[in-house]
Amino acid sequence: MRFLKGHGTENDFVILPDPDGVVDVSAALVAQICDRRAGIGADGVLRVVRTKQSPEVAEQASAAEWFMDYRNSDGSVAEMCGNGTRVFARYLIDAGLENATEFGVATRGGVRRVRVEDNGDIAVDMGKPVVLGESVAYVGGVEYPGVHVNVGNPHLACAIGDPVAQLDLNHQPGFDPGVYPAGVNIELFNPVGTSRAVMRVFERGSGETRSCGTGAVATAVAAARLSGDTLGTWTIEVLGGTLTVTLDEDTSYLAGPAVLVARGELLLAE
Ligand SMILES: N[C@@H](CCC[C@H](N)C(=O)O)C(=O)O
Repeated sequence: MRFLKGHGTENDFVILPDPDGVVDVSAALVAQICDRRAGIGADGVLRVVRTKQSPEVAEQASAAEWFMDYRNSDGSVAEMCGNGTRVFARYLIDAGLENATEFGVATRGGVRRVRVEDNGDIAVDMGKPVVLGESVAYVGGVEYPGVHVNVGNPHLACAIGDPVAQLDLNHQPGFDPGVYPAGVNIELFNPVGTSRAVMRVFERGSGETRSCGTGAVATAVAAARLSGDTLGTWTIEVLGGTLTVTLDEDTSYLAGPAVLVARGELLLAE
């Protein structure tokens, strides 16, 4: 099977082109591919399938020719991946599968419109984030209150007083399973002024990653609430680079670099 490797602010993905939807990507195979020693190594897998060949999203086929079948590195399925959508778009353009500067991508969370910006970055319309209340995360025995935000997938974005650089995110942070029965992506951030935040993230199904697009949107929402606002443009600094999040009245946008770094032949099999 052919594969490519790409990343968006170092949130890295193995891309598996499967236009006719014939490849059975089991959780075990995904975990093997994402293994950083025994596999290629990645935070997740993006299978590229024609939307009309994908029964679970076939109703999106009129708005998006290609379905991003996203899997976390442990093989679990997620509804949405912001950086994944941007890297997926980069692949479609590079492979000549999309020629316009704006097009739709089908995801389990619905169609997302992507746009190639003048500087080459890729922006994605992430939809309107939904604030569902508040909850708490526990890291290293410390309780951090945060905002429960749904960006297609579940997030808990916590502004913290301690520098995020000092956190030990080698272990799963605690959270309330009553609030998040299907697990949660946890962002810990330091607001810097009125339009910038420094963020780290522990992703559901992948552990600590160097960036998370949906997490950046959730962080912008939580940071904006703290500054007494709900709209505006936020710079979110992550371990792997810088993302820009714009919160509009009706939707939100995530922008940043998305690059392909390798292509090859996958020899792994179950
Ligand atoms: N890294 C992604 C989010 C991937 C999915 C997440 N781990 C989940 O299980 O919801 C992003 O860039 O948004």
